[in-house]
Amino acid sequence: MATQGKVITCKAAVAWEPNKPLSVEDVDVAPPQAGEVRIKILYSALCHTDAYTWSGKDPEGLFPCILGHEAAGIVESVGEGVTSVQPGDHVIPCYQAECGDCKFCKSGKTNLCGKVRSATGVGVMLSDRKSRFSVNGKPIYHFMGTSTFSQYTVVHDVSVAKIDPNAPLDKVCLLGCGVPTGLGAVWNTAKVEAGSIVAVFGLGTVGLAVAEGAKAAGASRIIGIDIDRNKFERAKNFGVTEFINPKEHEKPIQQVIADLTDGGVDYSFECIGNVSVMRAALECCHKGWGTSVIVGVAASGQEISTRPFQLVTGRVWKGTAFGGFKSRSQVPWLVDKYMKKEIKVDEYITQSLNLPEINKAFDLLHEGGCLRCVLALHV
Ligand SMILES: NC(=O)c1ccc[n+]([C@@H]2O[C@H](COP(=O)([O-])OP(=O)(O)OC[C@H]3O[C@@H](n4cnc5c(N)ncnc54)[C@H](O)[C@@H]3O)[C@@H](O)[C@H]2O)c1
Ligand SMILES: N[C@@H](CCC(=O)N[C@@H](CSCO)C(=O)NCC(=O)O)C(=O)O
Ligand SMILES: [Zn+2]
Ligand SMILES: [Zn+2]
Repeated sequence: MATQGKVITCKAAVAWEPNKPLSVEDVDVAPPQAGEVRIKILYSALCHTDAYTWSGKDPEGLFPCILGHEAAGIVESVGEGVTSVQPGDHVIPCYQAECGDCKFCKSGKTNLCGKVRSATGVGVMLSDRKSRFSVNGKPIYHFMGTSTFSQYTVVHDVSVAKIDPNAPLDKVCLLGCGVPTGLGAVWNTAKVEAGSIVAVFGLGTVGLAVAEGAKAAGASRIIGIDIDRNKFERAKNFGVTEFINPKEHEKPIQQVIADLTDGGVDYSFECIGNVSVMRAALECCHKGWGTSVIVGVAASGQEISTRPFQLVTGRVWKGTAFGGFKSRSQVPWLVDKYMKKEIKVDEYITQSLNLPEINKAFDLLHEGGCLRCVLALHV
């Protein structure tokens, strides 16, 4: 490789300050060190968590940084000791690592991995606690261990899933975050059984993937709740059977849902990041067994509350990160499922733009019609 061992200067979208338009400019990307992988990112979608961190409300948000965590690319070079991938491999960077060796990975109880989290939470690489990105010598922080709004990025080897080289990267980039999160919330975290009644709060990409997962699990009713009525028509294609707009009801939404379901749903999913809705999602669950899963990311300083009596009487409150999927082992499996047409991906892509249009892409994200906008990094 002509570039191996050398600094690569390429285009990346730098977030210099919260909420200030991203600046697409030349960034120097250092070669991967031991245990690291440099990836040529071909496509990256935008997720609401990128917008959340950019807004300045994420306590882990450090600036300047390069955002982006839902992407696909090709390995350009690897650092010393890396054996899991090699140059030319098609990969999806994973913000949730999987080392297989830490206390978390060995527990068999969680998909969270502790190996590199202390570094990825503060925008650096583990080995030397430094960034591999710089502009005119000034370090730029990494984000979520992925930083995919760059033509080249450096990630830890435990954060790279090798995938089928035949998979279209402009589509399977979505399997880096939103779609697996929704599917996995249903299959891994809640373990929804056939015949269950399910409520999904928020019909964006994550909520629609929850609906898709619930349909596949054989749910008998899938109730979609959104304040935007226009979301319903599209949601039917993902499995939503009934729609409720809280704005059209006087009563608290949890009461409306309990009345419609003979006392409450078996499973509910909050896919918005709103702590009041999280409470409603718990309280619309059936006494004795109803389980509510928090998927949405709420801003720093926000807290959830409910009467403890809700839990005393058998409701269960849970949360999920990346849908409970173990990233390196299961992302390739999700890609294979997509290739066999067993899960949707294309249907979540509503727009495609190029890297220089990234600010427009963020604007689109806040418009009702947009699910995922995929950016082409090299044009
Ligand atoms: N836990 C994880 O691992 C994980 C992974 C990906 C995304 N997320 C988070 O999941 C959330 C959803 O992501 P998304 O990309 O689907 O977002 P999105 O903005 O596309 O979807 C949110 C939906 O909620 C609706 N909504 C807003 N306020 C509402 C309210 N009060 N009541 C009912 N509906 C309301 C909106 O109309 C929209 O349709 C975000 O907070 C994101 O950060 C979490
Ligand atoms: N830094 C944020 C954390 C936000 C958060 O909860 N992130 C989710 C993924 S969102 C993807 O779109 C997650 O996986 N969390 C587990 C982890 O970060 O290890 C904050 O502090 O608010
Ligand atoms: Zn995301
Ligand atoms: Zn681990």
